[in-house]
Amino acid sequence: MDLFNTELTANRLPFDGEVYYYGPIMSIVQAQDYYEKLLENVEWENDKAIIFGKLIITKRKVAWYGNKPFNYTYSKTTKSALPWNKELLELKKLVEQKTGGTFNSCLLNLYHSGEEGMAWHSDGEKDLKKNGAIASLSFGAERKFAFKHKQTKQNVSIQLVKGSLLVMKGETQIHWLHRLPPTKKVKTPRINLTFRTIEL
Ligand SMILES: O=C(O)CCC(=O)C(=O)O
Ligand SMILES: [Fe+2]
Repeated sequence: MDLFNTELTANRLPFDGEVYYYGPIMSIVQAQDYYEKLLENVEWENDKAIIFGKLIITKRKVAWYGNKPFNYTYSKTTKSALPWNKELLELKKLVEQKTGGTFNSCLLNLYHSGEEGMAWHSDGEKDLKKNGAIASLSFGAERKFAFKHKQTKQNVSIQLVKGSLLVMKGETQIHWLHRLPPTKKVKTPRINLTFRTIEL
């Protein structure tokens, strides 16, 4: 466990959950290098979701990797996890060092520009470990990430810089929604990796 880092990182949520923003956990040069390698070496696909009974193909691209070919059901569509590649294994180890936790899978998102985002949701899928930590690494364009409390509607937002780590844990997914708001200001791509624990 990286006590030094953890102790200097305050919980960003006022109640009902825990969100820790570590800031960059690697150099800008390393973050740029990972960004390029992930763009190239990840098997990106357009995401399919069934919303109000209609099949929607999103502009945002996604990928799903894991220790085993876990099936992951997300917006009523199912994907089977691919085996880790070199960069993803390195990043998984780095995130495990920083957080003191372990993860067995990763959902990746590629947003081509600020016009692509992700709507309000929480990551409470049934195969995800209950109240397990979700560790989110960001590369490429800096974007705002927002939380909204399900009852009080209170908002918290965090600017996610390249090479940065954000961890959501405890009851965060029960009480808070999160989203990546679209923005006209950002013209370049962002890659996000969310490391998770699947329990079958
Ligand atoms: O792109 C992000 O920062 C968050 C993505 C997210 O919330 C998710 O994949 O569940
Ligand atoms: Fe999420």
